[in-house]
Amino acid sequence: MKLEIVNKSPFPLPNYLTEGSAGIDLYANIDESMLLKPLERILIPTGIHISIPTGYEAQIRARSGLALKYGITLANGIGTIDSDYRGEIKIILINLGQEDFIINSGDRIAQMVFIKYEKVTLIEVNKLDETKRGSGGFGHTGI
Ligand SMILES: O=c1ccn([C@H]2C[C@H](O)[C@@H](COP(=O)(O)OP(=O)(O)OP(=O)(O)O)O2)c(=O)[nH]1
Ligand SMILES: [Mg+2]
Repeated sequence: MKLEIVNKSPFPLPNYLTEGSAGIDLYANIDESMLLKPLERILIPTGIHISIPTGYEAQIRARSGLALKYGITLANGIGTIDSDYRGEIKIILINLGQEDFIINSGDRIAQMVFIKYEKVTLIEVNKLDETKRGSGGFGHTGI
């Protein structure tokens, strides 16, 4: 799928780093290095704007290496980039580790995956169809 991108950062266009990579890594585009203390969160600009085709979204996801080594993840779990959003893509990082973490401009801080999704038309009813599970959930089949 082709996708238009405006890159206002000094870094190359983000790209898939291996043949089978699902995500493209996003670079922090900041004037000076930033310090993220334990449990602090911060909004990091990337300098990129994209135009996603209708019916698709982009998901911003954590990088597992940063999560495992430093506890750096996303405060919003998975970021949702709407197809009609033309603003700058920004990353909401949180430091769940025990050490200060320094973000330098050009660091690969998260990854972006493109996903096809369905839109639904909600039809309000008084009663839903019956299933074996019913209202059971949250571990009702055992852990
Ligand atoms: O990690 C993220 C999440 C969102 N966005 C941008 C793109 C997205 O299309 C827009 C709105 O995101 P979302 O719907 O998650 O936020 P909201 O709090 O519901 O804001 P809004 O009322 O603008 O929809 O913000 C980012 O740049 N990074
Ligand atoms: Mg929203």
